[in-house]
Amino acid sequence: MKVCNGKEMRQIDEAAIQKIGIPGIVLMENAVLSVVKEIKKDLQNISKPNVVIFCGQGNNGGDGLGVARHLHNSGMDVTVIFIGDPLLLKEDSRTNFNIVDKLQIPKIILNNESFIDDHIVNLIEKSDLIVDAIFGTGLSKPVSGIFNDLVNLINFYGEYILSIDIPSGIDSETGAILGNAVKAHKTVTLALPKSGLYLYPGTEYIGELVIADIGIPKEVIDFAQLKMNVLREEEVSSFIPPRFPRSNKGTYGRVQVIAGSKGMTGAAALTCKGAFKIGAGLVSLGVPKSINDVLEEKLTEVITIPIREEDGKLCRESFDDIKPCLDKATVIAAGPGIGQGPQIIEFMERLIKHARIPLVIDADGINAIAKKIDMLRNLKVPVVLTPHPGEMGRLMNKSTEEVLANPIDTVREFCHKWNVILVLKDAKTIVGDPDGQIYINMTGNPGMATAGSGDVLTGIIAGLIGQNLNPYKAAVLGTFLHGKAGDLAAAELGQHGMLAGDICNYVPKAIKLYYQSN
Ligand SMILES: NC(=O)C1=CN([C@@H]2O[C@H](COP(=O)(O)OP(=O)(O)OC[C@H]3O[C@@H](n4cnc5c(N)ncnc54)[C@H](O)[C@@H]3O)[C@@H](O)[C@H]2O)[C@@H](O)CC1
Ligand SMILES: [K+]
Repeated sequence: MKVCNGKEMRQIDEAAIQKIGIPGIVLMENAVLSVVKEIKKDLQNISKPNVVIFCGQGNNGGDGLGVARHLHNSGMDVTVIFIGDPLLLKEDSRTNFNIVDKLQIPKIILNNESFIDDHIVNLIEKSDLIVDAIFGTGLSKPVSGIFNDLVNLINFYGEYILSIDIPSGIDSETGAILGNAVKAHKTVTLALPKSGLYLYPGTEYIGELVIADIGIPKEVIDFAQLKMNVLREEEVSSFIPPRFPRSNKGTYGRVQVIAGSKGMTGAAALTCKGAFKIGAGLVSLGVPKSINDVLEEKLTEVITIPIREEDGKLCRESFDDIKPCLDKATVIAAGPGIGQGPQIIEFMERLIKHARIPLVIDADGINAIAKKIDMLRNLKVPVVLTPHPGEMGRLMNKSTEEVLANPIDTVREFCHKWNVILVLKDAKTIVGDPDGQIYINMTGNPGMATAGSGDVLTGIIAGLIGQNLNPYKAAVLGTFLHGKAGDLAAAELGQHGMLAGDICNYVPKAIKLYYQSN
């Protein structure tokens, strides 16, 4: 499903109005009717509901004014609190304001100098519903002054709060809270969901999300070539690589894992299991030779390849030992638990330079790249990197806070500059490709914040590439299914005690949920 930011939404609205000729007031009325439908559904058991509608002076306020008319017509007790200067209303919003005026729907007009008296507080306290139509996608600076005071009152006294388009105060693109924001129980977003509705911290303010069709033609949306997406449940099956009746283990790829070091055998084991549990045909593991026996014990189905090492870790020469295996493999998953140091950097540099098949790189593999970023120059194969925000920061010389302030732009910048696919792992993982395509992942839960969880993801993505999925799709689907496996594990075990191994064990069920064989 396509997702947009405020600027893209404005361009789409403009195109529908200017190029197709749908009047703005028609779009606004469609938006109004969608909101009214939700409200009537939510208030159906209350005989004469009290509704207070807060309207700003932009078109979001215009939506609120239209809603006031319909709710008034249906017999509800409506009060409009308008904040701003009615003379500054744009045409469509002014039309709705004038109608409210002529119908004599009770209204209070406030501006930044106004005093919020007890009457207003009482109205909010007594209300069955508060409609938040203060700011939408046009929010352009931090919420302050009387707006800040009203948001505090709404959040404190509001029994049930419905936001139109986006809770006022949330940046529609990044999900940042600009000063203060309404904490809604329900958000009816118009036409297309805005990325800020899915990203932290904004996503915690939206309550239930309803996406309302406001009559913008599909052609107009397609023409915009939006690049942000969310993978919806019903879209997942089309991503899943098929199983063929006439096939053998070679059909589903050979994943070459390079992982582990002394004391870090678990990372190697989880990566291999992740690859197998998502459906890889063969998994082989290159490990420092001193830990080979341990991994042979841990992993029944995996072929282990002991390779040269230095103090229990990979070294420059390790690459010569693993090189013949790379020729037989379909995809490489490298990095989990390999440790750090100059020899690891040399190993990773040789691996990236000589690889002729896609690479999925995580953890210490990423740390090595961060120390010598030039190894990403002139890539000859698709590379998927799966950093968490700290590792992302190291790759870009940014702080973790800077990465998290605008994760989508961060991912886009890095993917474009280095021609890689990125999976920025966080509570809302972002997957991006060099073309600027973005997926915001919707699965997963805090139980997945546990050691080894990322190793499983590396194995899953590599396992999907092994099954012939293109690396970007593999990163998107792998991230989704990893989160789904985590959700299944949490449903059974609870979030506190679930381990990476549990996530791994639910991967087969996660993929089974969506696979439709022909
Ligand atoms: N055709 C369209 O463009 C449609 C737009 N729609 C609505 O229009 C909204 C966007 O309308 P606008 O672009 O007018 O923007 P908004 O309604 O979000 O608000 C912009 C107004 O608020 C002021 N403002 C911004 N931040 C402020 C702050 N922190 N403190 C005080 N004032 C601030 C601006 O100066 C401007 O007057 C959407 O979110 C949606 O609700 C819908 O009616 C559907 C159709
Ligand atoms: K709003």
